[in-house]
Amino acid sequence: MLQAHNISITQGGTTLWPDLNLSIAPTERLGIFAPSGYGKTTLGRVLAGWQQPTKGRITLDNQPLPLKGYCPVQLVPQHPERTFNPARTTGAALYDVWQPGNEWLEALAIVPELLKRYPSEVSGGELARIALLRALAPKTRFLIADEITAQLDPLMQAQAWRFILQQSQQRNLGMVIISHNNALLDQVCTQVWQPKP
Ligand SMILES: Nc1ncnc2c1ncn2[C@@H]1O[C@H](COP(=O)(O)OP(=O)(O)OP(=O)(O)O)[C@@H](O)[C@H]1O
Repeated sequence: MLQAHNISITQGGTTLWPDLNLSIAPTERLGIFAPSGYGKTTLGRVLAGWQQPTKGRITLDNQPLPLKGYCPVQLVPQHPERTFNPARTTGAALYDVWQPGNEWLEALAIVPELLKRYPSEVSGGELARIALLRALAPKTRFLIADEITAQLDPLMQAQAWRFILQQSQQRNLGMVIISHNNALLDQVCTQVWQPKP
């Protein structure tokens, strides 16, 4: 179970998510739909341990997230280009984490050639799929997906989500899915949270 215990995040002079409590089971996919600037990306970062909450704590099975080694809560960020080392190939960045076989590459339409290139030499959608594949390492137990398919064309979006849902269901991969696409959230989530107007 991934949990936020009474967290608040103060940044930019505002308190985001005041006193938020959240519990996500491995069988759940929680959608988050809120206006721009509400704090969705920040919440995703906090849930994955990329940023500390100002108050409260995040736990995985009642333990703090590990400070060292692989974190079983993985964030696929809205802008993966900011998180890849520009001096290393996309393949090096992927294989540092795990060694997916060809069937994984095919499922996300990643041509092996792309893995020999640097992040600046692949398209935004290609890099988004490589970032997703990297985060789907077998040790990942919760996936925080921040607008991960916004850069894909509709057919590729559908293919990627079919694959992600299959993964989520087969291996009990709990998810938090952040999106401005209400229809998508209704299709892929087990529940959707949105602030009251
Ligand atoms: N590093 C930062 N320092 C100060 N304020 C920040 C920082 N990053 C984000 N903010 C502010 O925090 C608030 C929440 O930002 P966040 O990116 O989490 O919102 P969001 O709901 O994901 O927005 P969008 O839908 O536009 O991506 C915004 O008001 C933003 O300006």
